[in-house]
Amino acid sequence: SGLTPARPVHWWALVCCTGLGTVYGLIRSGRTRHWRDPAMTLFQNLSAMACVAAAYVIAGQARGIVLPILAVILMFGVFGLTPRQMVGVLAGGLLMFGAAVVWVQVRTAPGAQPLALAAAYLMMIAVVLLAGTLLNLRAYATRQTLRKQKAELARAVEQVRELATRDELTGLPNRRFMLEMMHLEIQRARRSHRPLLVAQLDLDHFKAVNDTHGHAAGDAALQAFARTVAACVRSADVLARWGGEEFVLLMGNTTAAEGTCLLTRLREAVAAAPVALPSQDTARLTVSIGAAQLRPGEGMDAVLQRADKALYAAKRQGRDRVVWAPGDAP
Ligand SMILES: Nc1nc2c(ncn2[C@@H]2O[C@H](COP(=O)(O)OP(=O)(O)OP(=O)(O)O)[C@@H](O)[C@H]2O)c(=O)[nH]1
Repeated sequence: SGLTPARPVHWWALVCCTGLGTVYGLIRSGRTRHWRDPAMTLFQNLSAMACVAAAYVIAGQARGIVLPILAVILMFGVFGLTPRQMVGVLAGGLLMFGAAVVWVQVRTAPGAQPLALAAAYLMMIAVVLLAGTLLNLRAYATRQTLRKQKAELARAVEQVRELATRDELTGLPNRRFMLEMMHLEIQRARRSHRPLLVAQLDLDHFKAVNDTHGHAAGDAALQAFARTVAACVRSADVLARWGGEEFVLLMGNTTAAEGTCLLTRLREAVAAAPVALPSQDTARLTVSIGAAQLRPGEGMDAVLQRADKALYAAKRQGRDRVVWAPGDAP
């Protein structure tokens, strides 16, 4: 529009567009994905500010219009830069614009731009840069708080998940977790046509441990029992506390013959290991076990019920033994 010579403006526009295009291409192509700041925020801020300072120099009488663009550039930095980087941008901006203002003042004909106007431009630039830095400090503090809250929330969710699926006393999976696992394992066993065994384990005369040694000793005995059994089973088996002194063991891809070996070993290990109680006393534990093998087309409740009936048969027959559900024994 004749406010300033066209040639420098065309060069300026070419340099700016090439720079912008290059940065855009780098980011969109994913090349910057593994950089510390994939958006190249600091570089973009400083180079854009250099372009605006250059615009101030070449814009002639229209140099006043560059100031709002400076504010827009700073907006990007406010939300993306660390306070240290922002202070760098502030210092860089003051230097670049200071040099641009002095340059224009020295190069223009005396009286073409009053000194007061140049000082007013410089002051406005300093105000915009300072306001941007203050905003950045505030946004950074908010970002830090949000990051902290997010980490706390993730920890709380993990804790809730742990509480919902673990038995607090023994550290074993709880009944809810076991029901989910059984559901999945039954589906897997059906698909793969592999045997699946379910065993119910119940400590014998556990009430007597509580009555003789106290509830705390009973708790310690339950923990010791859980450790002994967990040490006997394979890593693929799932042992859960079903409730009270009752536990459930799920053995995938296991035949009844293999199950008998494992359960007998487990029963013997419990009977052989005296439990050290907090009172320095020891208690001897035995366990009764009812076992069942999943039948074709059988559901979770049905196989659990058959294992439970076998457990009661084991209790009736004198405890400290493994009893299979009718027709399942190897
Ligand atoms: N210390 C402790 N005791 C528990 C816990 N849960 C259940 N019990 C106790 O376990 C005992 C279970 O008693 P019963 O159901 O009569 O069974 P039992 O004495 O083991 O007898 P049988 O199962 O017939 O051999 C009760 O005394 C409960 O109080 C627990 O978390 N801690």
